[in-house]
Amino acid sequence: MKDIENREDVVKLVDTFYDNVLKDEKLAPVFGPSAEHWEHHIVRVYNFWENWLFQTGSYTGGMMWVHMERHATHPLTTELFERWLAYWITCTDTLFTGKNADFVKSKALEIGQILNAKLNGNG
Ligand code: HEM
Repeated sequence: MKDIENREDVVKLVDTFYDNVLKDEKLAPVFGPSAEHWEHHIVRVYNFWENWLFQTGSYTGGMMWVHMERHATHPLTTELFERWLAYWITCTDTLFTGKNADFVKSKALEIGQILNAKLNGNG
C-alpha cells in the first residue's frame, strides 16, 4: 500500500469517505441540504486536504463558519463527530499508509476536537 501522494489520491480518499458517510443513517441527513451543490462542496474538501498536505494554497478557509451554520439546523453532536472520525480513519487505513496518511488522520482528529468543543462546549 502506498501513501497519499497527490491530488488524485486525495480525491480517492474523500470520495471513498463520503460513499460511507452518505450511507450512514445518522450522518447522511446532515448532508441532505448539501445535495444541490455537492460538486461545489466536494471540490472544497479536496482543496482543503490538498492544501494541508501539499501547501497548494487551493483552500482559503471558512470551514468553522460552514459547520456552525449547519449545526444550527442539523446539530453536529459529539456522537456524530465520533462517527465521522471513525469513517475517516477507516477509509484512510483501507487505502493508504505512511506519513501523509498519518497526518490526515491526526489532523482530522485535531480539527474535529476543535469543532466539537466550539459547537458543543465540551472540549
Ligand atoms: C460531525 C462531524 C462532521 C459533520 C456532520 C460535517 C458536516 C459538514 C457539512 C454538512 C458541510 C457543508 C457541506 C456543504 O457545503 O453543503 C461540511 C463542510 C466541510 N467539512 Fe465537515 N463535518 C464534520 C466534521 C468535519 C471535520 C472533522 C473536518 C475536517 C477535519 C471537516 C471538513 C470539512 C470541510 C473542509 C468542509 C468544506 C468547508 C468549506 O466549504 O469551506 N468536517 N461538513
